[in-house]
Formats: sequence, structure tokens, C-alpha cells
Amino acid sequence: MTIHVGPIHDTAPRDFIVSAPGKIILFGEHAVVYGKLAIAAPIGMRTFLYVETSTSTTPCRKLTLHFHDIGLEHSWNLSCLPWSIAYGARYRVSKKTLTSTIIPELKHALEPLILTVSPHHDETTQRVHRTAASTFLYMFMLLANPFSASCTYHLRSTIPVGAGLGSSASIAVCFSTALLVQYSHLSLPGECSDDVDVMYSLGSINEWALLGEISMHGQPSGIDNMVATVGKVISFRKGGGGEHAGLQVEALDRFPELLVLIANSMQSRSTALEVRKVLDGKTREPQATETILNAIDHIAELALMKIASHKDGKTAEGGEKRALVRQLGHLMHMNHGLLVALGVSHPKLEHIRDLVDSTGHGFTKLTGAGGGGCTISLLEHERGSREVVAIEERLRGNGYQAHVTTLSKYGVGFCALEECAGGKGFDKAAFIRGGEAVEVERAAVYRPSAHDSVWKFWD
Ligand SMILES: Nc1ncnc2c1ncn2[C@@H]1O[C@H](COP(=O)(O)OP(=O)(O)OP(=O)(O)O)[C@@H](O)[C@H]1O
Ligand SMILES: C[C@@](O)(CCO)CC(=O)[O-]
Repeated sequence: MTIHVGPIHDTAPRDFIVSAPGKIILFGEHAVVYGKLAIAAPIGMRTFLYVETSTSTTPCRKLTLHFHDIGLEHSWNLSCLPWSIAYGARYRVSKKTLTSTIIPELKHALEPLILTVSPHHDETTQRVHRTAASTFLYMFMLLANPFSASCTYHLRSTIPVGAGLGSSASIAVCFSTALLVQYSHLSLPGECSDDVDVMYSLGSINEWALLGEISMHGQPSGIDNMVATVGKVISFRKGGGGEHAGLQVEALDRFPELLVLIANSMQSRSTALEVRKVLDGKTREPQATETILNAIDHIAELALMKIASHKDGKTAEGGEKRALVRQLGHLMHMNHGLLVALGVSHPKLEHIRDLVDSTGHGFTKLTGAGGGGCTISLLEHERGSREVVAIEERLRGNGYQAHVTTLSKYGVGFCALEECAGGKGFDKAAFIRGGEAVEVERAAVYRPSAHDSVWKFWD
């Protein structure tokens, strides 16, 4: 890897925002960790990371994190960070190893700095804060340099935290992109010389984001950060030995524009713990668990075949679309049953399934790690129709959040603030304070489909 020992490159943008989407998993969560096939899609909810570089020349330079959604605010002096250990690892270890493992001596050297984060908060909040802060700091040590100017990283997300919608992966993609841009390891969108440069940039973002996911989850498959990076519906099979060697990812460009209802059970859980639960089951009952994982793999394969066999999946309408929804919906039901067998459902997720599916108008499964978090339902009717509105009201009446959405098509994006009418288009106060997703997006001038959009994407 290129190591920049010196100030930020002259051409690197000073103030900018990066953004990445959340995701839903349509088929194959958990099984994907063990090399089985999964299908995932980006959603409209997104994370935004605003990078504000100080022009001050004071000798005491600081790295400051303001992660507003979780109430984290913390600074470290840049000169007090363990640079010699980080540079030791950067010179000694290959980039592949740096981005796929946590180096014990660097993690160890950062521990005392992480213990200074949110010392007076309750244990749960402290864990959330320290997970996010240690992930950022670890990546910073491997991508930044000791001569950096003071800088504040403001994080806002419209994705609920820990709900199975890929909040951690989308923040990991934002951390990776911001640091790669800031320390000139990356061509900006629009400046990529050709398709190879674009692929290389996306590959780099995704690689470093996977490191962020490893720091937050331990053993991620990599599907969440891949979707948040590329912003496309993908089929994904993790590299492994034997029959399926090497990572296999394919963009499903013919995937139909389906209406999806996301319901949040409001039951908190941790992805790392749910993944651990499946591993424990696999250790206890290896053959039975492998049979379930293989059945999930088979269902994902069948879903791919159904999508491919639809003449014009993307533009399917009326009866054809309803037939596809039913075929995929029945497979989602089976996939959900197998996730129940793996032990990762929750009574609230089963309640949501009953509330939606007993209407006869939807097909529901849990999405993401389970144990709480969200479900997704494929709907046979249009947004705003009597049937869909009744389902939304039913869910809300039972204390759940309901959000009807189509899938998004925007992956990781970048906005240089000097292009935002001299930074005036960006409303920092509203960005920090905005409550609703639309307020945060408006503050960040995020209108990706507008002809005069200041946002650029690596695609
Ligand atoms: N908006 C946010 N601001 C700061 N940190 C966040 C934010 N969202 C997620 N995180 C970090 O990610 C962790 C949540 O990760 P977790 O994997 O449990 O949830 P998830 O990514 O939503 O779920 P899944 O991986 O199943 O989609 C939090 O503990 C926190 O450290
Ligand atoms: C549960 C899991 O399969 C999906 C989490 O969104 C974990 C992973 O793939 O890393």
C-alpha cells in the first residue's frame, strides 16, 4: 500500500460528505457466513459522514468524533496516538492481511485510548460508543498520518442502529471512503480514468470497510459492506475452499422493482451475538445445522432462477409481477422457517409475521441477524392502496414501526462542500440536529436523481 508520510495531499478535498446506504437481506443471512448463497439489496435509508478539517495552525492538533445519533462526542490529541506501532504494522504486513485481520499489538495499543470514551455512560451506551469509536480509530491509524490537521468527523444516519438494516456496514463504508479520500488513496468519482479505476476504487472502499465490519462484528461475511458500497441488488457467495473457491458477487440488474415493507420490532439485539448463536448450534449439532444451511443455500439458488426466468423482471407489471411476488414470497417463508430452526427469530418477529401475513397480502421473513430488529414483507399491492395502508396501521397499532419502500440504486457517494455553492447549500446545524430522515438529507443537499445534484457516485 502507499503510505503518505506528510501532510494531506494538496489536492485532497478539505471539507466533504460521504454517504452509503443500508441494506436488506432477501435470502441467505447467517448461511452466507458459511459460504452459502445470499441475495441482498440496498435501501433508501443512509449514513452521512461530514468531514470538517480545521484551518487552525495551533500545535495541539485533534481528532474529534461527533457521532450525533448515538450521542458520542470525543477527542484525542493526534500526537498522543501510537503511530510507531501503526507504522510498524503498515510496513510489515501486506495490505490483504491489514484489511482482513485485527493486528493484536495495534488493538492493544489503542485500548487505553478507547477506555477514555464515555466513561460516565451506562454499560450498554458505553459498548455502542466504544465499538464505533474503536473501529474509526483503528482504521484512522492505518490510513491517516501523524501530520494531519485537526479534523472533526460528524456522523448522521437515517438507519436505525442495530436493527438488521446494515447500520454498521454503512458507517464502515463511510469511514473507509472518508479516510481513503482524505489521505489520497483514492480517485474521486468523476476523476476515475476508466472503468478499471472505478472498480479499483470500489474494491478499495469495500476492502477497508470489511475491516470496519470485522472490528464491529468479529466474523462478518462481507455481504453488508458490499451492498453498501456498490448500491445494487447482488447475489453473494463468500470465498472459501472446496466447491465454491473465491468470492462470487453478481449484480442482479433484472431484479424487479418490488414494494417492500420493513417493520421494526424495536427489539434490540447484537449481530455479533446472533452470529455466535448459530456458531454454537453448529458446534453442538454440526450435521443438522449444515443441513439447514444447505437448505437456505438451495432456496437462494431457486430465488435466483425465478428472477432470471422472468422475461422482463425489471419492468414486470400487473399479473406477471404478482406471480413473481408470490413465487419469491413462498421462498421467503421457507427461508424464514429455517432461520427459526437456527434459533435467530424472536416472539416479536413472529408477531409481525402473523399481523402481516394473516391479511393474505404479504410474505414476511426476518432480515439481517434476527433476534429482534426488522422483518421484510413483499407486498402484492401498490403503495398507498387500501390493503397496504391497513397493514401499516395494523403494525403501528401494535407498537411496531412500518416503512414501505422500494429498493435504492445509489451506493457510496461523495459531495465536496466547495461545490455546494461555496458550502452554503450545506446546512451544518440542520445536519447535526435534523430529526427526520428528510431533514438530514435536505441538510446534506442529498438529491441524487436531480439533474444539478452535487453528489457523485463511483459507478
Ligand atoms: N448511526 C450510528 N452512529 C454511530 N455508530 C453506529 C451507528 N449505527 C451503528 N453504529 C455502530 O454499529 C453497531 C451496531 O451494529 P449491529 O451489527 O448490531 O447492527 P446493524 O449493523 O444494524 O445490524 P446488521 O449487521 O444485522 O444489519 C453499534 O453498536 C455502533 O457501534
Ligand atoms: C447475519 C449476517 O449473515 C447478516 C447480517 O446483516 C451476518 C453476516 O453476513 O456478516
